[in-house]
Amino acid sequence: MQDYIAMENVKKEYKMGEVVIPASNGVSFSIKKGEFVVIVGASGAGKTTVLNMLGGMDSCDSGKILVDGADISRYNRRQLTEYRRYDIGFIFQFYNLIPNLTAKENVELAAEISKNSMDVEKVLAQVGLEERMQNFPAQLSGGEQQRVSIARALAKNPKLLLCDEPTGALDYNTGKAVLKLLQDTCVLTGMTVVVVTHNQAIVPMANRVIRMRNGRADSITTNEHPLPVSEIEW
Ligand SMILES: Nc1ncnc2c1ncn2[C@@H]1O[C@H](COP(=O)(O)OP(=O)(O)OP(=O)(O)O)[C@@H](O)[C@H]1O
Repeated sequence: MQDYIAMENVKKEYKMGEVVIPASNGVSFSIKKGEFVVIVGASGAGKTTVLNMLGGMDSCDSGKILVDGADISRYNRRQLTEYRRYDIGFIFQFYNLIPNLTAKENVELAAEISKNSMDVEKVLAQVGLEERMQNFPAQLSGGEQQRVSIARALAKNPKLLLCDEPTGALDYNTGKAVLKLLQDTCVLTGMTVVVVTHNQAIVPMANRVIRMRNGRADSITTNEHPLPVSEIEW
């Protein structure tokens, strides 16, 4: 199968006054369509920087970022806006829901800006929230709020689901349930899912594991037989 995503020698520096931080120091890796990918590494290794560049939320200084045949590192602002809007679903550690909109309205907002959106109520049911659609975020548990944010991302029917520490704010069992939902989505819909985490334990659930160290993809391995998250303990 052809590569769906490829980063080729991608560099990105942040300048803080006199200090230069090489957040990406020549990152190269590739991902195939429909893979469940885990990007793992210590704090400061450059995981979020890679995810933000893949999602068109941050630019690189040099190198290529190929997604489905296009080099998004060459995109202008308008092209990047369209790319983020139509092609990317993003899931954050702290959900980033709009507090004065209900669960359903949060998801509708995303569906409205997409060209190819999915039925909002169906997606909310798919994540197990059919009974909670009319609740505001403050009336939902952390795990339920993360489910709303997953529904919001899925409703856009994106090419790529990017998740930055999606279980970082959740307890063990709720975190596992959210990971199961992400893995099931990948397996059942064929969507490419990339999860950034510092949790080494979830590595066996991935098709592909990218280990980041000092701003580089230090090792890239594939799992022939990824485990269901229910079989992983940590
Ligand atoms: N906007 C920014 N301005 C300045 N420095 C930044 C910025 N974003 C990231 N950095 C720096 O770049 C390096 C890589 O950060 P990044 O957030 O990508 O790491 P990470 O592996 O995701 O870490 P964590 O697991 O702690 O989130 C760090 O040294 C960080 O301080």
